[in-house]
Amino acid sequence: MILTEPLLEVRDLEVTFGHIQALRGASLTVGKHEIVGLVGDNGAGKSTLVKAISGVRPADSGQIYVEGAPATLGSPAASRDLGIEVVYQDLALASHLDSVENLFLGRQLRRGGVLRALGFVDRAEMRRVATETFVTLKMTVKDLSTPVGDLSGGQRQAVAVARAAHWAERLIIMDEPTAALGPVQTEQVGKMIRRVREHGLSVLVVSHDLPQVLDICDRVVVFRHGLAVASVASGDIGVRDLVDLMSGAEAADEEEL
Ligand SMILES: Nc1ncnc2c1ncn2[C@@H]1O[C@H](COP(=O)(O)OP(=O)(O)OP(=O)(O)O)[C@@H](O)[C@H]1O
Repeated sequence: MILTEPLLEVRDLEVTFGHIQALRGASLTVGKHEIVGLVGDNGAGKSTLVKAISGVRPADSGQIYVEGAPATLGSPAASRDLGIEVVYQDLALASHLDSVENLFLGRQLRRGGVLRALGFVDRAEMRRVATETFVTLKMTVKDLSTPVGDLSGGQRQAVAVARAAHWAERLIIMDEPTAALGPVQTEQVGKMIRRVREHGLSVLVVSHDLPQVLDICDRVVVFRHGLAVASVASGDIGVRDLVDLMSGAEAADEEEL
């Protein structure tokens, strides 16, 4: 059961680490403009799935389709080229650089003409684009020139989400987006995720915060022992039932995933 046309389809992924089968034929679909929560107990295979989709640790077998076309996500660059960006739990920001520099980390805009040949970075244009991105996403970053290491956890999260939203053309994957945040900042991240979707992207949110997942996601996929065991519209399930599905206390819901 998906609510919109498929954007990302993952079919029968298997990943083995020595004797451990982290993914045992895992399947999952994210629709266009859909916010999907991915939940599961520790060791269920969520991070392994994210690494397979982001090209960090490609799956041993299985298929991935992006807008219906077979995708070979053999490296992070291949995944990014298909419009997929990941916001990692540690945010992967350079703390000594400011918000603008972090937005363009490793992907600076270069000046035109002779200056381009000399490798000059176009700071004015980067600042303009960064400001536009923050305004579009209604994110208030106090001072774009402050090193991000001096910003609050919520502000840093905003910078990381803005960077992903700026570069992603199709899908943002968020790994535990609110694990280190207080309740107010957690709510703000939820609003950011919805705004990202309003701007045409899909979002896959990996989280242990089940109330938040139910609050912000359209649909929740439950992983257990390396497999998706349920896919449920958020409005149709509560925290208690999700926990039961995660732990295997209830029979798995074998709907189309
Ligand atoms: N690099 C690795 N080497 C060996 N085993 C690994 C490796 N990465 C993951 N695993 C194992 O694969 C299984 C799935 O791990 P994974 O990190 O994907 O689970 P998870 O659902 O993300 O868990 P958590 O919620 O704790 O982050 C676990 O048994 C884990 O110990």
